[in-house]
Order: sequence, then structure tokens, then C-alpha cells
Amino acid sequence: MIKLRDVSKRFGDFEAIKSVSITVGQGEIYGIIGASGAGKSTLLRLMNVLETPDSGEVTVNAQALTNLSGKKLRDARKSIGMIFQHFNLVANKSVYDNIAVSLQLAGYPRKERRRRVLECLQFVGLEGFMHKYPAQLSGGQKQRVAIARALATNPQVLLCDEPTSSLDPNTTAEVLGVLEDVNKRLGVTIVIVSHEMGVIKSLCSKVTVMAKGEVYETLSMKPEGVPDIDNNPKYFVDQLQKDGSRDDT
Ligand SMILES: Nc1ncnc2c1ncn2[C@@H]1O[C@H](COP(=O)(O)OP(=O)(O)OP(=O)(O)O)[C@@H](O)[C@H]1O
Repeated sequence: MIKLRDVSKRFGDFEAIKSVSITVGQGEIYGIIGASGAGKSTLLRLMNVLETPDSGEVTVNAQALTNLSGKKLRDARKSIGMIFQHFNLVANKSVYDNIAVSLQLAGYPRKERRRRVLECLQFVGLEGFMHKYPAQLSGGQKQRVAIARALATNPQVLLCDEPTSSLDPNTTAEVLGVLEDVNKRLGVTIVIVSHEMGVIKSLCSKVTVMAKGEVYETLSMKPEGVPDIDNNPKYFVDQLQKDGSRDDT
């Protein structure tokens, strides 16, 4: 589904990505992990050519994005959704409008837009939230709106840049559950960049470890599954005590 062949990217004198080749299979959840500065986000942004490679080829869904420009590139990008660590919602637009705008840009007629926004909000479990504004939402809810927005144009690929790094463990599990659904129920191929080992291990069947702009190793894995969510305060107390705290009350 996604093929990077000998892709390199420099920022000035700095070689951020050095001749990287990777293949993401259709329907896979593919992880990219590594130390800060290893080149994970740059590699992800090369997959939808948000960063243009200096050399090498990027192919998504059998289309060489590196050979496209203008309208052809914009059309090809419609099959690739993206979500970010800080959600990137538009603060002065409602949840409904945040999602509808991406449909408008993609040329969906107004009537069709409404049906699709509601469908996507339902998918992420936020059907009652369309009139709210981003500031009225929790971090997990914001990320679910961002996922709904990314799904609105029916992409075949979802690129996730540190999707849970601003979230607490339970909210992380909630968002990972939505991503698992996106993959299993909609068949969307997912690439996740994360520095959180637990996130990568829970969902990914293939993982590339990046180091200094190069592929250090690529491993096949059995995903461990999304951990159960427990918002009971006793869970927090139990976890604290398990880690050796004293009860001083
Ligand atoms: N637009 C840019 N201009 C200059 N240097 C950049 C740019 N984008 C990234 N870099 C540099 O390229 C290297 C790789 O950055 P990248 O963000 O891909 O790393 P990362 O592995 O995702 O790190 P982190 O986990 O800290 O986000 C870093 O040294 C970074 O400073």
C-alpha cells in the first residue's frame, strides 16, 4: 500500500532521512519508533509528501506521489488521512464545521457533507458533540474529532503522528480502541509514529525502529491488543500501591 524506495531528506546540511526503504502492506497497522530526533515524523510526512524527498520514490496505492504535482497530487492525497499529537482542530469552528470543511475542500456537495459528518461522528462515538467547540472537549474527545475529520473523505491510509502523546493512559487506550476499529471495521491501513512502546506493542503487526535517520531494524510482531480502560479511582490507588507507595492517611 505504501512503498518508500531509497528515500532521503536533508534540512540544510543535516541529513534527516538517509536512503530509507520500507513497505507498508494493505490493511496493516505499522509502527515507527525510535529516539527523539531519529527521523520518525519526517519519515511519516514523506509518506504523503508533506515533506518532499530530495531523492527516492514514494508510492501510495500504486501511485508514485513523487511524480505528481498540482491537482493530481491533491487528488492522490485524498486517499491519505493524517492525525497529529496536538489534534490541529480549528478553535473557532464547531466540531461539525471542523469535519465539514475537509469535505468541502474535497468537493463534497453540501447535503452529502451533513450525512458524512454525522456518520463519522457516530463512528468515533461523538454523535452528540457536533455543536461543541474544541475548547469544550477533553483531549481524547479532540483526538476522536480529528480521527472523524481524517476519515471523512474515506481514506485508505491513516498516518498518525504521536496520536496519544498528549493523553493520559486511559484516554490513550480509548483512542487506540478507535484506531483499532478504523483498521478492523473500515480496512484502513494505519501507520503510527510513537515514542511510547506500549502504544506500538498494543496495535502494530510490523514495526520499524529508526536511528539517526536510518532504519535500524524492522520486526514483525503479534499485537498485544488495547489495554482495558479502568476509570475507577481504586484502579489508580492500586497502581500506586503496586509501585511501592505508603498509605499515609
Ligand atoms: N523543518 C525542519 N527544518 C530543519 N530541521 C528539521 C526539520 N524537521 C525536522 N528536522 C530535524 O530532523 C531531525 C528529525 O526530526 P523528526 O521530527 O523527524 O524526529 P523524530 O524522531 O520524530 O523526533 P521527536 O520524537 O522528537 O519528534 C531532527 O534533528 C530535527 O531537528
